[in-house]
Amino acid sequence: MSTQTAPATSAATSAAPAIAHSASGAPLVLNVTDVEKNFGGLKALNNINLQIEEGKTHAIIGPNGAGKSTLLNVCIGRIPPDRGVVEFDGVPLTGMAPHEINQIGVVRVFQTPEIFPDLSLLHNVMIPALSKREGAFRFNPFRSLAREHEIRDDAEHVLADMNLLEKKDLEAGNLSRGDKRRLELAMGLVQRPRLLLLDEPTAGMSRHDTNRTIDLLKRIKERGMTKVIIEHDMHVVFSLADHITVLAQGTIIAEGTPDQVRGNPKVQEAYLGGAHL
Ligand SMILES: Nc1ncnc2c1ncn2[C@@H]1O[C@H](COP(=O)(O)OP(=O)(O)OP(=O)(O)O)[C@@H](O)[C@H]1O
Repeated sequence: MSTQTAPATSAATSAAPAIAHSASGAPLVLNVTDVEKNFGGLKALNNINLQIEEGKTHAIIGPNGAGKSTLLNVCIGRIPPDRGVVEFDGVPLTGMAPHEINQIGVVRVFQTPEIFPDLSLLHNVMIPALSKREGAFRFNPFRSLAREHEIRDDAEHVLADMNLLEKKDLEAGNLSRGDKRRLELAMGLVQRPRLLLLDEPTAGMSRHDTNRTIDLLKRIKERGMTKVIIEHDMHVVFSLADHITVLAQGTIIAEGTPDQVRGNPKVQEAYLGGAHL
């Protein structure tokens, strides 16, 4: 996917960040250019170029140790790249702290749910909603009751979306693994992210739970939210992805639509040792 930068059209827009566009003209929410990351002598990421188009679901796949998590961590500011640039909506993320990157609209949902086990589901979802509204990660004890009602309504709405509303008063620590993952997804969605990064959203789930989660993610997709998914389960990848990037040993070996990637012999070889996807 080649890119071009949109020209500024007036004095008013010239101050705004120049958002790059894909060859097809779609705005790029995330534009990763020439990223490299070494751990000692190991090249975990080498010459990575990645463009995530607005509204698309983009899957990053690859065998264990390919560099998928490292790439995601570079995108959310947890790992600084040794070289290259990551731009979000035209803004370089270099030097920004993870919470600042979160605050401008990049939300990551982790493989191991990061929830508050002693709090109810409702309070778990209200906390990130509050953090977002207050513009910082702290509670304001003097906020108005009206705002609290609004945030509670928002949280309940998202819990309903995740089929968790009837459990809203339960302690989160008592949930099944699948429900914990969906709770964490709700905690991400309530922040209304511009870009949602999902790290193996169905890992460890039963087939039934996986299919429920696929349906929920499809519903989010219909609303046009841009998503990046790291996933090992090909059923999930091919059910959700518009575009797939394949990493192996820190480099991109293939990318394209699911059909293009599925039929790519390099992918068959590197990803599954010659097995068919
Ligand atoms: N903090 C670190 N220090 C040293 N090496 C690391 C570090 N993080 C990752 N690595 C190495 O970098 C390579 C890429 O790891 P990464 O976790 O990004 O792969 P992955 O594709 O996410 O793998 P998996 O699918 O198993 O989670 C691996 O060889 C890993 O051992």
